[in-house]
This record gives sequence, C-alpha cells and structure tokens, in this order.
Amino acid sequence: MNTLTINNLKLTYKNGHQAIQNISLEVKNGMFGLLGPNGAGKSSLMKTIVGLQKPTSGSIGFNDIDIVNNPDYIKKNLGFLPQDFGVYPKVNAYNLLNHIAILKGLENKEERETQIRSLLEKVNLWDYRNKEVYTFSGGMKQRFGVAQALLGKPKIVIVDEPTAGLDPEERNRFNMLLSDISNEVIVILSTHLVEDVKNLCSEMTIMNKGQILKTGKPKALISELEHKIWSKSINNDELEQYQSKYQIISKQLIERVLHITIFSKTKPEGFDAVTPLLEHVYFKTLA
Ligand SMILES: Nc1ncnc2c1ncn2[C@@H]1O[C@H](COP(=O)(O)OP(=O)(O)OP(=O)(O)O)[C@@H](O)[C@H]1O
Repeated sequence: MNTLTINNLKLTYKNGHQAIQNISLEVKNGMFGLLGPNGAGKSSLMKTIVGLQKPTSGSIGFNDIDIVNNPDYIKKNLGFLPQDFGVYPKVNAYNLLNHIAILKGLENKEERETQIRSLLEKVNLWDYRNKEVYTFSGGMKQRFGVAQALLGKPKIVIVDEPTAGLDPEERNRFNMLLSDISNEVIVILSTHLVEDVKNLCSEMTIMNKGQILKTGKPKALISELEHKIWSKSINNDELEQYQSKYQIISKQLIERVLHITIFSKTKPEGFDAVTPLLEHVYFKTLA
C-alpha cells in the first residue's frame, strides 16, 4: 500500500498569490479525484507534489519519506499524464516509448522491451506499435499517454484532465484502463468534470481558491444530501425572488423552461424532491 500524506501545505507565488492555503490530505492506493473549477489550485498542488516547485511551508510525505526535501524519491516513483502532450515527434509508438523509457532510467534493454510490450498490450496499442503517434486519434493518444506514464512501474500516477476531447466510447475505454491500474498504485485524477470523478473515484476532494472544501467517498458525500435537494420550474422573472429566499445550487433551462435546484433541510412549498447526485454535492460545496 502506498500513502501520500500532505500536512498544512501552503504555497504563495512570487506575486503574492496564495495558490495553496493550508491543505492537509491523505491519499492511498486507488483513484483519488481532485475536483475543482479552473483556477482552484489543482495544478499548483500537483506541481508541488511532484517536486516541480517547493511549498512555502508544510510537508509532503510519500511512503513516509519527506519528498519536499527528497524530490528524487517521488520523481523515481511517479508517472505523469498531462492534459496534452502538445506536438508528438514523427516517431512510431514503440520507438517513442523506448526513448521515454531510456529517459526514465530503464537501462536494461531486455527489461525495457518486456515493459514496452506489456504496456502496449495493456492499452490495446500493440497492433499499432509501428504507427507514428501523431497520427493517432485522441483516445489512442490518451492510451499511449497511460503507457508512457506507467513505464518504470510508478507507485503514484497523476492524471490531469484526462478525458477532455474524447468521444464517449473512447472515454469509457480510457476510464476502464485507469480504474484497472489503480488497484496497485495511487492515481490522482485532477479534473473539473464531476462525471469523471463519479465514474471512477473511490475517494475525492473538492478544492476551490486554494482550499480543500470537502473530502470523502462520493457515495457518502451524496448521502449527506438525502432529502435536502429540491427542484421547481419557475418563470425567468421570478429568479431574483427565489434567489433571495433559497440556497440555489443550480439553474438549468429544460425545453426553454427555467428549473432551479435548491438545498433545504425541509421541504419548501411547491418544490419536488430530487435524488441527490454528485453534481449537487459539487455545486452545493462551491455555492
Ligand atoms: N506561476 C504562477 N504565479 C502566480 N500565480 C499563479 C502561477 N501559477 C498559477 N497561478 C495562479 O494560481 C491560481 C491557481 O492556479 P492553478 O493553475 O493551480 O489552478 P487549476 O485549478 O489547476 O486550474 P486549471 O484547471 O485552469 O489549470 C490561479 O489563480 C492562477 O492564476
């Protein structure tokens, strides 16, 4: 079992912006969802975990090793799947993996070949090993990204906005692959999509403005909202009046009619009960 322990972490950028404000978290093997809107501080937190920048204060331990002062330990055990690799060179999948493996320090040729073959098979790209990666579809590129992230058998894998730009089928395939690898390693999934967290993560945290607002198992967080979510269709010009009276957590146009969803511990007059979803947890937490 791997454990990542973050204690009282703070990060203030040179311009004075406090991107991380006193974060504490414990993450173990499995898929951990880091959910928050753009600018919440997710990337700042990831970059600090992987040692690309030092925190202003606080500690980060990985398997009981202080990785703020020993960033090499996390770097050796890390797989990173960025949102976008940018431009791929005109190199086929096999050779590109081989190149990355060498950069990652996999010196033994036989060991490299065994790992590359097994990873390409795992991500269903073995038959495409001689194709240049830049010709791959979005889903194939993401699966290639998983293969490169897993080279060197990392103990922690960080994935940034992984399903952006994938069609639903590719997205399912990719999600199953992530779920499969998370049995043995920590996978941190950074995203602003509630959907990905709902489908994949056994633990999650909601972050905004550099702070952790809520942490727990998605199911448990949803059940906290049982019998507290209500909806009603209203006229557009009634919105202000409802806004002043209720805690509105979302507004939606359905067939041009405005529906509001609110949080209330008791049933408000004229509202219908709604089965709570992770979306409600997210919007209630951010509200
Ligand atoms: N190098 C930097 N110097 C100053 N401010 C920064 C720097 N990097 C990020 N920020 C600011 O810190 C805040 C958090 O940014 P961060 O990129 O961590 O958010 P995020 O949750 O990853 O968002 P996104 O999903 O858009 O990447 C933002 O307000 C951003 O403008």
